[in-house]
Amino acid sequence: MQKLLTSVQMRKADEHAIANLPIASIDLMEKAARSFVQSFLRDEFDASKKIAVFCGNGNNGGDGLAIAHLLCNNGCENVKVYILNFSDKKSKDFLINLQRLDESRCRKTVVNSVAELKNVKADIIIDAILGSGLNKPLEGKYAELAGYINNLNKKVYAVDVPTGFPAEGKIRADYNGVKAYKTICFQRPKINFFFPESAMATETYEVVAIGLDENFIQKQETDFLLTEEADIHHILKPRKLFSHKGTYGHALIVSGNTNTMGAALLASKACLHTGAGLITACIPPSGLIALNTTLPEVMALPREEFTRIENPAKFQAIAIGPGLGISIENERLLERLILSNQPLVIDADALNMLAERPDLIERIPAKSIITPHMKEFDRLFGDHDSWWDRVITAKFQAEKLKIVIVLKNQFTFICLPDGKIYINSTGNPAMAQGGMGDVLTGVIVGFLAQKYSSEDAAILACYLHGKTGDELATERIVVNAALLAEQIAVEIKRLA
Ligand SMILES: NC(=O)C1=CN([C@@H]2O[C@H](COP(=O)(O)OP(=O)(O)OC[C@H]3O[C@@H](n4cnc5c(N)ncnc54)[C@H](OP(=O)(O)O)[C@@H]3O)[C@@H](O)[C@H]2O)[C@@H](O)CC1
Ligand SMILES: Nc1ncnc2c1ncn2[C@@H]1O[C@H](COP(=O)(O)OP(=O)(O)O)[C@@H](O)[C@H]1O
Repeated sequence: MQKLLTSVQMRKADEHAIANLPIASIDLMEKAARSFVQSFLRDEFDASKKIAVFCGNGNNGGDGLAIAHLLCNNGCENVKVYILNFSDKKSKDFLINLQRLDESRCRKTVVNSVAELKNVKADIIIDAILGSGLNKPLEGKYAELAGYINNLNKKVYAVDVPTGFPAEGKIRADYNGVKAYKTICFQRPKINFFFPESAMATETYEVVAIGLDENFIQKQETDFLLTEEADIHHILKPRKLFSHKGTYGHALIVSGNTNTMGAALLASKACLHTGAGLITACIPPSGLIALNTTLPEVMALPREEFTRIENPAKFQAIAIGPGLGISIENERLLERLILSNQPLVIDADALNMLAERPDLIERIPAKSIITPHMKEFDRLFGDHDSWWDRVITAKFQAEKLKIVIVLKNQFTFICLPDGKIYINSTGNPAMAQGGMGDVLTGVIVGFLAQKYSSEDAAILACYLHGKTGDELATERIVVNAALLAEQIAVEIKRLA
């Protein structure tokens, strides 16, 4: 798992590298510039394109100067550097690189105001104005410049972070910084790249290594962690010789209604392909034929029967919610399950019913997993006007209620009872179709039945769900939920 650091912590990692590795500050900047240029030239190999490099006065600007120098030396014929004389405070390495640039044949001009920028002719812009040193919102000349660059409507590559974009913390809805096509950032992605608002600042990003000490970075205290394939490989347990269906647990999925039986089928199918030993779908009688014809391995339990006689404790894992529908009976059933004090997976309509019952939210059994998307989350815990605030609330509630909160999105945030936030980086827009969340619930309950901890079940399920979607999306524009559910077993096999 990769630790994601704040700007202050990243600066410490820079300082640590300078103090402990045989590398001087200016050489670290040169290394960062080289890594940037390597990645940039992979995308933009036409040496005749006009490139305008905008440089501020701090280390981000210093990077920009070194980048311009390297581009000139690498055969780019039309590089022009705009040095923004907006601050008297120039960093030491900025000044060293300015001198190096002065001694080169790179074309440059010093700009004191945006009004002086009349004739910028560029196919590509490199934004090295402000980086992770941003410490207040953009205003005055900087805001004007960002607006000017955006209005040029050119392809913008940002160095480390787009000017005006906070690397962590709340992103303003009225973002007024540079809008980049791509950000090439150093050593680690910025925490805020995983928040949906970052789409206002950069269409995509790439992380390039600059030789910082990985051991040092991984030792830092942080709440934000990025799940990696190696973690999944480490957590997954292979199926054992002499094992039988009892070894892999019995999952119960309380789901489906007259018009939403599909949700029950999708969740059950996903659970089946995740490897639970036995699966029972607790469904309305109207869904019986559909279940028996499409998923013969899954047992059916009519809903009223469960309400009357079944003992929840006989199941190793229980999920409630997909396509359930909202009714007094279903609310009673939810209440009964919650009061049984067995950990649950709570999704969809079960979350919507919970939103109306704050008394029950407080009693969600410890180690349960709730899987809200943004709207379900806000119904449960109040409206939020930014994703940063939403994730901070999720972290708080996960700690308070001692549950796992899977806050779903392009990048899903998995908030654990110990306050850690695992960011899931798999998944893609081909998965944006109804039923995908039902599949995720099925996968989670499938892992819980197999006795994975709630934390591991949530981390595994989100990663594999997204990864399966990524594999399937290489060949199709959209990945439907039923196909993904079936393919989960293949991805688990690949990573176990
Ligand atoms: N060895 C290293 O450290 C390496 C660093 N690297 C590079 O350094 C970058 C960070 O550089 P940095 O810390 O110098 O800050 P940077 O972003 O250039 O800002 C400069 C100054 O601007 C100011 N300022 C802030 N907000 C403002 C605003 N809204 N409006 C106006 N002014 C504002 C603020 O000054 P202040 O306001 O405090 O006087 C700030 O100090 C990082 O992104 C990466 O590119 C790489 O080379 C790898 C090695
Ligand atoms: N653009 C996307 N990138 C990655 N994952 C996505 C994307 N769109 C949807 N998903 C995933 O699909 C699931 C959708 O869940 P949800 O909204 O509850 O769907 P439904 O209610 O239709 O089953 C989530 O796990 C989410 O992470």
